[in-house]
Amino acid sequence: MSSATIIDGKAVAAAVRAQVAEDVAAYTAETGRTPGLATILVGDDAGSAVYVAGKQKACAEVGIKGFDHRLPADTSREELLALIDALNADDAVSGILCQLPVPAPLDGVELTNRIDARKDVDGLTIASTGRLSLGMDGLRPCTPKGVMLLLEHAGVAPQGREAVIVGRSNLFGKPMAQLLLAANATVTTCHSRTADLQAVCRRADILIAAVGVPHLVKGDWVKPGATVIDVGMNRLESGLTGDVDFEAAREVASAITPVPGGVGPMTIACLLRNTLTAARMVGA
Ligand SMILES: Nc1nc(=O)c2c([nH]1)NC[C@@H]1CN(c3ccc(C(=O)N[C@@H](CCC(=O)O)C(=O)O)cc3)C=[N+]21
Repeated sequence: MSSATIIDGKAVAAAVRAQVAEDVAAYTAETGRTPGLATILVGDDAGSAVYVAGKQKACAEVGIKGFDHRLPADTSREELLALIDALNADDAVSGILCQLPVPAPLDGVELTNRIDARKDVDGLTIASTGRLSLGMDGLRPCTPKGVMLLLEHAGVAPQGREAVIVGRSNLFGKPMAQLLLAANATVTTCHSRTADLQAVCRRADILIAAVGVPHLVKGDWVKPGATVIDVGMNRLESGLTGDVDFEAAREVASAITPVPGGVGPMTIACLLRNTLTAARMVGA
């Protein structure tokens, strides 16, 4: 039985982080400034707290100053908008990230859009989204960008390939489709109302799952020889698991990402890269 190459996101991310650390040191030596990343976490969701802690730790390791803002779940909209305004005006802050989702009745889209576009290290503001859609340069969302880097590392060129994305979120599915389209793939975005999801997935040369349903993608949903990218982060009692039935899919695919150790670490590496890019744009 054949078995796919496992794409080692942890190793690729470590290489990206090492390069960012070098570039941050050069930037600091040249300008006398230290890039800074402000994270905003509202509420006490355990999963979100783990992600934000991971982002702050990664900043420290590459010489980026972290500003860790944690607020109670009942923080008002006005208070959060005022915090974002203050961070927008703060010269020590190069990048700002509002961890999503935010608790109801807060509006994550509204809060994200208060972030100065030059400091939008998540690439999720209307301006960044529009720039991506129009083919202009700009800050790109970290997880889709991380997937593009993994494909490149695995030697998978999207041009002319059938790419299928399962999931249409603003955070991932939509920007992923835009990046693959810009790289000349033929892109299909699937979702909960897609008729015959399995048949569409089986067309994919590049199959990307990002819906948050554990093991949704079965082995027989995978076209033989396809590249399978698992963006799922499902916390089960048995541990962290993706949206792909990994053991079955690896027998059919030619390359596949694991969870954990696949896309997740790339998200953080790209966030660090974006923070340095933002620092150059805002001069902070
Ligand atoms: N404004 C915003 N920006 C985000 O980038 C954002 C967000 N909101 N909300 C939630 C998602 C999720 N996300 C992850 C980042 C790293 C890992 C990661 O490092 N995962 C490790 C495992 C970590 C663990 O053990 O829990 C891995 O896959 O190997 C996972 C998920 C960023 N997100």
